[in-house]
Amino acid sequence: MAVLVTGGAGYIGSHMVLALIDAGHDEVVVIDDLSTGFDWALPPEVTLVRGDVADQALVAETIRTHKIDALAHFAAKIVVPDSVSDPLGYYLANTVKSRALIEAAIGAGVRHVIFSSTAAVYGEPAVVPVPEDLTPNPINPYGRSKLMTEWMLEDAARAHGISYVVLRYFNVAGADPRGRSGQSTPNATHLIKVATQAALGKRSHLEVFGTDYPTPDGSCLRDYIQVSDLAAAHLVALNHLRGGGASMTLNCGYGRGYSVLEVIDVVKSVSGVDFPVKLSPRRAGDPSRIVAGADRIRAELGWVPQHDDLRGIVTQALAWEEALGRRNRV
Ligand SMILES: NC(=O)c1ccc[n+]([C@@H]2O[C@H](COP(=O)([O-])OP(=O)(O)OC[C@H]3O[C@@H](n4cnc5c(N)ncnc54)[C@H](O)[C@@H]3O)[C@@H](O)[C@H]2O)c1
Ligand SMILES: O=c1ccn([C@@H]2O[C@H](COP(=O)(O)OP(=O)(O)O[C@H]3O[C@H](CO)[C@@H](O)[C@H](O)[C@H]3O)[C@@H](O)[C@H]2O)c(=O)[nH]1
Repeated sequence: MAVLVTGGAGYIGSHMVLALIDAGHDEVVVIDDLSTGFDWALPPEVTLVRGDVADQALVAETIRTHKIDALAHFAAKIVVPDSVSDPLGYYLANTVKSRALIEAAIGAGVRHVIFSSTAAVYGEPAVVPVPEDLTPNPINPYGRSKLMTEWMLEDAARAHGISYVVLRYFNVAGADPRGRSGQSTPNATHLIKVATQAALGKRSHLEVFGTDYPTPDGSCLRDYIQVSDLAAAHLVALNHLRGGGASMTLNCGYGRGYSVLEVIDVVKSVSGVDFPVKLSPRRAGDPSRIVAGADRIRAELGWVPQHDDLRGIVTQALAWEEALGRRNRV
């Protein structure tokens, strides 16, 4: 039995690949078009199929050749403000291409799917921390593009007798504690990545997008989950499905929110650098606060996070950013 990881050369997917290898899974296959991923992020024992997840012939051949029973689908476009300016590009990448992938995967014999969904499906939730059974109400095209894929997967699973776990990630941050991977996209827009780049002088300053939100300090609240903890959640989800477990949808977060200004303080404190911060207007598509109701995944899958500590997450992110600079990569 082998696992196919789409988007495995990207930030979170590469940590999933490492988690699989560390756990002794001997056949891991990645399909990635390297649009935002890096082949060097993959360990040498992993097979990389360079291509598009919507290439149904390629997907089917890969699944049959490697006798794949489980699919972990990470490949996507992921930047909320970009989805506001290019909605059709996001519906193509995240919805239309996922439809093609799911069809080809089921046709070629895949039995289990783990799907990378997002807290963005909740939009601006009335309840915080947000439970999984709150009716989704995304406020940006990114969240909508992902929610439609959740629905397609649910319907297709019911019709074709396969099982799935949808994981709704909150804000993913940090890096592999052993320094093997991290967030490597040079022009990434994620807060902790941008802040570490500002601390290391790779950016002149950091902008805070909005200080007039209805939150304690006026900046947005997010629940930051460490990337290896998230990868570990996928491993327990995979074991659950292979063991005959039921399909389910689970939040992945720690259940605690930090404001943008709090995160900046932590990055300044950990790095020892008082980098310039500019207060700017709100960014398109941002909900004011989003924090995970985090109990269900622990109860259902027995997931126990190991890195629930913002200072530790920032320390890892800084170390990875420094290492990227030393390697002259990005
Ligand atoms: N980063 C976060 O905070 C976050 C939060 C919630 C959900 N997610 C979800 O997690 C998943 C992974 O995100 P990430 O942060 O690792 O992003 P990423 O951009 O680092 O990784 C995406 C990977 O998918 C590949 N890819 C994209 N389109 C492809 C296609 N059509 N065919 C083949 N490969 C393709 C890219 O080359 C890249 O390697 C995404 O589905 C995203 O929506 C991320
Ligand atoms: O330079 C920056 C970057 C971000 N922010 C703010 O920081 C918060 C977090 O932003 P960001 O790190 O870009 O993440 P989100 O927009 O919350 O989205 C992330 O988290 C979502 C889940 O909550 C995922 O679905 C997305 O893929 C992922 O990009 C937001 O309030 C931003 O406005 C700034 O103020 N300045």
